[in-house]
Amino acid sequence: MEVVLSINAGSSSVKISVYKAEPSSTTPQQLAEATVEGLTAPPAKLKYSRGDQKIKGKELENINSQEDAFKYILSHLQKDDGLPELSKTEDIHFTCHRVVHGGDYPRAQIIDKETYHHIEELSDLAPLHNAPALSIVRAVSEILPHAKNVAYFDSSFHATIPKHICTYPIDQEVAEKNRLRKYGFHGISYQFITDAVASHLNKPAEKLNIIALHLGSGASACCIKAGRSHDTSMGLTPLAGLPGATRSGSIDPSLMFHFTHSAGSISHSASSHMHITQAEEILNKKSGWKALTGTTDFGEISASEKDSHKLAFDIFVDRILNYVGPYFTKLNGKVDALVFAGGIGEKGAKLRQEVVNGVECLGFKLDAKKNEGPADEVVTDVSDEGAKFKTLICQTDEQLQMAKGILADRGRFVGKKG
Ligand SMILES: Nc1ncnc2c1ncn2[C@@H]1O[C@H](COP(=O)(O)OP(=O)(O)O)[C@@H](O)[C@H]1O
Ligand SMILES: CC(=O)OP(=O)(O)O
Ligand SMILES: [Mg+2]
Repeated sequence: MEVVLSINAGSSSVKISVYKAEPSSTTPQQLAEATVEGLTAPPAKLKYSRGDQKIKGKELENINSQEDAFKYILSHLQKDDGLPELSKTEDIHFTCHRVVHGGDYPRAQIIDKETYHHIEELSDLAPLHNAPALSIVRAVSEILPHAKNVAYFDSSFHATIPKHICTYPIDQEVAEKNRLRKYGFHGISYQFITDAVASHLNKPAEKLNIIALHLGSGASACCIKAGRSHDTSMGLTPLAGLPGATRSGSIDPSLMFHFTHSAGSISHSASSHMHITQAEEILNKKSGWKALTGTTDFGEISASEKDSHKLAFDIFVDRILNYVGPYFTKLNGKVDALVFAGGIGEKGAKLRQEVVNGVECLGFKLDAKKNEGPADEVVTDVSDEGAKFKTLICQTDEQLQMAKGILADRGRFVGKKG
């Protein structure tokens, strides 16, 4: 039996799922799932489930980073008597790491010295993500020296975006030299969504056209044509496109020079491995829902009557609509479904309702009751019976996507160092 630890370091949370699998099986069986969330809205909270055992919203002290969260979860898992599979550290065979920026890597890589340094070099291009993911890789090498570390990249799914869509209209010599192009992120989630929706609709993934919205602490939209990424809202970095918990999303690039005179100077939070400017610090960490409302909890924002909260809500709906219509036309109106996923997409009934109201003229319509009801299937259809196009909710699972990947691809990783 093999044990896989699948680690998803997001900007506000760390989610870890534990799986077991028979040696040649490609089907991971989940043993437990733990999440530390609210890293941007302390105190952080633990969510845990193993079989019938459930912990929800346990407040944690002194957990301030993704590395703290990882160490806390690992020790929680190892102390759980109901999880004998993890009692010895050498029992963990594989650790999968979600790495947001993978540059030109088109697929998963074993994390050896070279890959590690390459991911580190890309840290400036995903300031909320790559460095925290690497802090977990280092912790794994120390605590679980027997485990094989494999990186799954959010950017890989978008390697299929056509050149005229991923090219920025700037000096091409500079663009080429510095590899300035649209990369796109949340790709592990979009791959999961593509497979899950194809299976729900009984359609081969290669024939699936969907508009997918991954709305979490970071939010993005993806135009998926014939099962592949055709366009997405994030860009060179995860800052472009939709606003998020602490991110502005796309703004006029000139705005920053009017916001502060020191936009180009190095930020206090820069380190020897990460050179971020004040502009990047402000737009990545001090904007979005936090700047508008003081909270990063979109559930609270959606429920509030405060003007600031209503404004934040309306801004999100507006910016999402900026993508749905254009992606609908990029798919020539041949759309199998509009799909909501991510923490806000899955739990935010009010947001889904407002977004779908905004595209009713295209033929989308929600069944209000289904939209309010529990969406506990992997894919739940919430469309009105009379709607021309389907609206679905997908409980995306990046950890499961990585675990499936590692079992299917074992041959490539076994025997290699990392
Ligand atoms: N009931 C709710 N309605 C709307 N949003 C919610 C609700 N509950 C949680 N959320 C939001 O989900 C987001 C977290 O999504 P998730 O995809 O788990 O985040 P991450 O990007 O860290 O992976 C948070 O912004 C949180 O506020
Ligand atoms: C890419 C990204 O923004 O990820 P997350 O939403 O997990 O922060
Ligand atoms: Mg996430």
